Amino acid sequence: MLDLSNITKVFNPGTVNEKIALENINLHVNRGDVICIIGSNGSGKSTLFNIISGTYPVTNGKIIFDEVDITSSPEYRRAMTVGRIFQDPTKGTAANMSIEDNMITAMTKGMKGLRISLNNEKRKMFSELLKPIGLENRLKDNVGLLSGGQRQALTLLMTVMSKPKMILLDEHTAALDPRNAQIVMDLTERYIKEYELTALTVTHNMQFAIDFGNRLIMMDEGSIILDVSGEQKANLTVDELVRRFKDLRKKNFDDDEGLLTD
Ligand SMILES: Nc1ncnc2c1ncn2[C@@H]1O[C@H](COP(=O)(O)OP(=O)(O)OP(=O)(O)O)[C@@H](O)[C@H]1O
Repeated sequence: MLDLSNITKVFNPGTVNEKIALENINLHVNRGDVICIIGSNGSGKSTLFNIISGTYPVTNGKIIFDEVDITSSPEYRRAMTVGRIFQDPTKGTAANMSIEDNMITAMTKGMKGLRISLNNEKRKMFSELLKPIGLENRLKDNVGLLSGGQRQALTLLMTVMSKPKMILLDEHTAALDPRNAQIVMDLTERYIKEYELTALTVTHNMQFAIDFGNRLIMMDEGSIILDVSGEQKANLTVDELVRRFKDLRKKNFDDDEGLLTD
């Protein structure tokens, strides 16, 4: 589904602030893969997402999505097939618009821009979709009135309504309290199954990375240093992951500095 070949991203090239954020990344994502990405701060996880979603151009390399070369395709076009959810629950929804207006916008995006109007039939459908979030009776409320957890759950729902083929989850539960984080995570799992999504999720929680999805990728200093799936992943433990991180990472540190854990 997605092929990244020899991807390098250099910020501020040729200056004293030059930073190689991604170095020769090769990654093949299969349709239906649910991948957890872990790695220390600054290892390139968000940059990888920014490259896939087209927020930043690559310095070198090629991006193929469903056999189409999208290396130069702009972010707005990629947003038709790649949905992204950020840590900040206020991103992804419009605070001063009602829930139903936000939802019709997401639906329009899913119908590839075809104009559709809000009517009672749509409201009924939205109500049904909002039931798992407990917002079925609040269609006319402005999104700004919602709690962080409710808003992130709505963002998730709107993202899947826009019918992406792939979703990028950038620590999307990290800003929520544990209860809401769990609710949003359960919803995430449900939608991934229901809408047969391919998903990449960045997390700092190693146990979660072991338990969630079918594949785990570890990054360090702009490189992928571990890529495990199936039984290999299922048999991992947090201790084993820390050990492998220490063995595989480019620089040696005296302690693990809480680099992977929350
Ligand atoms: N727009 C930018 N301009 C310059 N440097 C950048 C930019 N974005 C990221 N970087 C640098 O690239 C490197 C990788 O950053 P990135 O945000 O991808 O790391 P990360 O793994 O997502 O980190 P974290 O876990 O802290 O969010 C870092 O050294 C960062 O400072």
